[in-house]
Amino acid sequence: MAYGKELAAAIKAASLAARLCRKVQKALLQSDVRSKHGRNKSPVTVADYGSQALVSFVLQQEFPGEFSLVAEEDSNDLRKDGGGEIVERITKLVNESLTSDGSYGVSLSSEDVLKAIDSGKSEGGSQGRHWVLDPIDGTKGFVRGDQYAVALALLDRGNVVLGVLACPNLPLTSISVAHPHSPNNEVGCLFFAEVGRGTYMQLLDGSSTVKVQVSAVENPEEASFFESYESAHSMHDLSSLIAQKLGVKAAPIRMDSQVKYGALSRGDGAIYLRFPRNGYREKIWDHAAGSIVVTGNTYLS
Ligand SMILES: Nc1ncnc2c1ncn2[C@@H]1O[C@H](COP(=O)(O)OS(=O)(=O)O)[C@@H](OP(=O)(O)O)[C@H]1O
Ligand SMILES: [Mg+2]
Repeated sequence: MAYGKELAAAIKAASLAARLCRKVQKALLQSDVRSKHGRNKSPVTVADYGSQALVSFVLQQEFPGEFSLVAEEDSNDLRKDGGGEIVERITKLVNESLTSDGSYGVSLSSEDVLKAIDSGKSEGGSQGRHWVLDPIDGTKGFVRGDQYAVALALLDRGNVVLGVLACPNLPLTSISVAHPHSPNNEVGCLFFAEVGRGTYMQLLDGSSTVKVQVSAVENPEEASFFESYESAHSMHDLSSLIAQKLGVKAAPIRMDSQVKYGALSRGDGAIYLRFPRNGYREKIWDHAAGSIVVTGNTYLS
């Protein structure tokens, strides 16, 4: 089955969300508010909610009546006393993004935005179709000014059938151990994959689409590997040991979030090693988009 309409909608939704996140991250880096704590006041929170509201709104516009979205946020905290100011900021950002796109010709009220956020409360399941969204994957990277992704996927009867990863800070050209954050390199990529149809990368503005391929390197001595930037998220000591046993010579490329899957899908490195520490809980659906972006070339329907 082809999912062309769904893919186009997902690309549009994730691109708009990425645009909003970019704006918030830029403002965040210029201000002195970097804390992830005190969630209600945090700029990260504004971007998280804004990204979810936009994706939810766009998907509902494109697929009225047949909509199920599993996503991280709900409006409970926003509806509490004192939440008004942040809701206004989110609403303004959402409307600015929609206006810049121009396709819907609407201005959302705060209540519309809260309702859009709450449309992400679906529990999913093995029947029917369900969108899954991580509105900002890699919030620590986002706060640091580094990598993060908007990760959106569609599940059909329990199978991941398409995925979109918007990576606003990923350089367009291959990153390497030597230049993981090359300052002169233009950044902002979007990866998309549909089951059985391969993986593609384009600029965040939708131009310059190219098909990408995972690395063809088979000899670990010539391979490089990705791992989390945060040692609290994945055991660097263990990956270093395994890389050594495999014969990998290159130093690890450390990056936040599912951006690693995008970089893997275009062959920037050949291996992704991830060993969460005890007690670190990861939800399987969270990386649906990343997984199909990497397997898109080989996965058959
Ligand atoms: N199911 C699953 N499988 C593999 N990896 C997963 C999964 N769920 C979350 N993640 C990764 O966990 C990291 C946590 O990102 P978050 O944004 O949720 O939290 S954080 O604020 O950055 O700590 C972030 O990656 P790292 O930045 O590499 O640690 C996510 O990409
Ligand atoms: Mg997350």
